[in-house]
Amino acid sequence: AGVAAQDADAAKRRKHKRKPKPPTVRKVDVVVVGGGISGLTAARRVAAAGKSVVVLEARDRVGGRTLNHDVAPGRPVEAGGEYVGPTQNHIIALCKELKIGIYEAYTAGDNSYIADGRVQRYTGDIPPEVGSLLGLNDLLTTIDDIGHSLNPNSPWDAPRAADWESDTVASFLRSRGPLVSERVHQLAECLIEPSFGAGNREVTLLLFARFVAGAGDENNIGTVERMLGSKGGAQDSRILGGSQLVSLAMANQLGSGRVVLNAPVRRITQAGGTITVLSDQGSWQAKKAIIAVPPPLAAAIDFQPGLPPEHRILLQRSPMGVLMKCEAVYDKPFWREQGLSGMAVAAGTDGPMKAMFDNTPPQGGPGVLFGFCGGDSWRRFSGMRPADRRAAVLQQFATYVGPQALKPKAYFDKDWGREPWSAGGPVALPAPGTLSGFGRWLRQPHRDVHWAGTETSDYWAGFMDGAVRAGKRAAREVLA
Ligand SMILES: Cc1cc2nc3c(=O)[nH]c(=O)nc-3n(C[C@H](O)[C@H](O)[C@H](O)COP(=O)(O)OP(=O)(O)OC[C@H]3O[C@@H](n4cnc5c(N)ncnc54)[C@H](O)[C@@H]3O)c2cc1C
Repeated sequence: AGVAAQDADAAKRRKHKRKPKPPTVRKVDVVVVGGGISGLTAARRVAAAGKSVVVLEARDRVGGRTLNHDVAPGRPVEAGGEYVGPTQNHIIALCKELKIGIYEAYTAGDNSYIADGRVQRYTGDIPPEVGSLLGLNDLLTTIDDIGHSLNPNSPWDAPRAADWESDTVASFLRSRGPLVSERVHQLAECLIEPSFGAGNREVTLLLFARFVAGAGDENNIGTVERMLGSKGGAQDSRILGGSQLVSLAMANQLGSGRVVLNAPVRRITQAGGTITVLSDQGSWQAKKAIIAVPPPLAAAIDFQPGLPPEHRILLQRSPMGVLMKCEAVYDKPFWREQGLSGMAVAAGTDGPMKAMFDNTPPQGGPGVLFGFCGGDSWRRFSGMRPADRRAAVLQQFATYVGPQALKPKAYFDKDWGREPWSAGGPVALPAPGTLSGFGRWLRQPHRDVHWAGTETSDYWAGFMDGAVRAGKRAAREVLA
């Protein structure tokens, strides 16, 4: 009998132990998926309208494709998105609202152009490659012309959209025949790799022209110069305290109860006017949801009912570029004393980087150089032993600022191609036929699920400004 009593006790204890917690389904008006600039902008707008909102963020931090890291105590620089410029009115206004300053990026002094082992100094945005300027100019004016003919809100509706999307930068250059030397291909790569995280053969003319059409605002037509330029262009200025501060400040205003970290969203079910969002931190029920994540990560969410096939195909055929930011820290920006801006372009190089910049914090030190390693360069250098990659990066810095570059105080690289919750960077690259065929689904709500994220913006898609614009639009949609 004693044994039986013990068994009964043990069974009771087990039952007590196993008793599942009652499922805590929390209820809000709006769930936002993704705590980058776009999702947090949307959540802030929804909260300001008096609605309850929660942001579910997969990582243990907010900011997504923006990330600060300190190069000295209290001196952060950016390992992801960084620059802002004229006509990016929405990110600039947001910074103002959050009392975050903006300052001009350092451009004083000469830029460097590196080709065939020779370094030449130059000023302005165009490297001194006289023999290739005609060919490069032909590409850029063609893209400008196409961009001007597009409606930034619906580039897929242009009558020739499908044609422009069956051509890539590489096939366009090849089609121009003898006008275009190998050097023109290489110079184009210097623009394309850092901007898209991809090679000339991966970027369609329509995508490039969509970016150009969006490099403006409702009052200023987009131009290739503004999209690619430093002074007066997209790389004109930087954000005081580093760009991640924008997301950190928004999350701080929302408060920890409204921003849940380590909460990757796995499934979104819609039934009877209620949305149930399942994350690794439990479930939420809402009337509306806003998805503010990169397209390949949106495609990985299990939507019940499923997305319309057109929308699913659009997301599945929009993989991210691959881009790494490689950065060396020195006591001071010693290249400035040599009259160098720190900006350099390397054509046809074996090195990891095609474009390099001064990333020194606004206090003037420590000195920081960084370079972009994207596309084909990324494929060569990303999987390499870190010590070998570091040596290759420093060697390349040394070619234009001198051997002092070989001995940094610190070295970092941030590989966005290996970030599971970005799936690459800086932006998604719709494959040929995708934007023209399925682009009109980009912002199409799936019942009560709405779409944000920089890729869904009309102006400055792919940039922080586009992320803010898209967040505001999605908030307007759910509040309407
Ligand atoms: C190296 C690099 C350089 C760049 N340079 C510039 C620049 O100079 N200027 C500029 O304007 N832009 C730049 N960009 C682009 C800019 O950073 C992005 O356009 C912008 O930050 C995108 O914001 P977002 O909110 O749309 O998306 P993201 O920042 O990608 O935010 C999406 C969020 O969703 C989260 N998430 C993903 N899946 C899930 C899920 N299933 N559940 C929950 N959460 C999820 C992610 O963790 C992430 O936090 C750069 C980007 C990179 C990578």
